[in-house]
Amino acid sequence: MAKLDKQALESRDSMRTLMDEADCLIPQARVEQALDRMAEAITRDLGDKLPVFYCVMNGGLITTGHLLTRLGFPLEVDYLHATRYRSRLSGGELFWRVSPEIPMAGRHVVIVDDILDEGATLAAILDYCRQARAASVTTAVLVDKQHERKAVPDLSADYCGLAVADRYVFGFGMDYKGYWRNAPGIFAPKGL
Ligand SMILES: O=P(O)(O)OC[C@H]1O[C@H](OP(=O)(O)OP(=O)(O)O)[C@H](O)[C@@H]1O
Ligand SMILES: Nc1nc2[nH]cnc2c(=O)[nH]1
Repeated sequence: MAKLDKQALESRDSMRTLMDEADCLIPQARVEQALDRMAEAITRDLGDKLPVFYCVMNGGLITTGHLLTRLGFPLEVDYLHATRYRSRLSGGELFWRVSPEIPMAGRHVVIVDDILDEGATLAAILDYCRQARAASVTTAVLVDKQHERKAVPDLSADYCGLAVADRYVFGFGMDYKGYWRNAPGIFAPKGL
């Protein structure tokens, strides 16, 4: 097996240290409970509407997977990829990498993402869904970061699992510089 080069070794070691020292803000058990509550509410509201769920890649991947297995009704799944952080710690212009494939017109659309932070991503996706003439659009995010910097005042998701402190968080789909989307809970780097 090929050996890791010097840069890869440094990344591996610094990412291990980051995780070792990180603060666990929300352990996995609490994340799972939040997902249960979200699934219950979504089932109540959309269970007979044959909705289409759109995962916002990449961050929404883990939340979408965990949520979907809790939903016992017929639905379709698609994804879109819009990113404005691109492995950095602050957001820039929204870049659409992949548009959805299943047409939204006349459908009950559910957008699933990991985090609502400043909300520019969700606001742009909502505009897209409205222009695509969805019959209804609802939004589900695992965490809503608590601060006063929302792109649209009072922007919130229809289904939100947990509130999270105003720190850069990772885990459960959210990355730190591209790594640790696989961390089983919600974490923040020490001192950040
Ligand atoms: O509310 P906002 O401030 O707009 O930020 C939220 C968005 O940021 C993250 O995506 P990111 O741009 O990091 O892309 P990724 O999902 O591929 O990591 C996250 O998955 C949300 O989609
Ligand atoms: N990983 C990660 N992505 C984000 N996108 C917007 N805010 C955040 C955050 O706190 N963490």
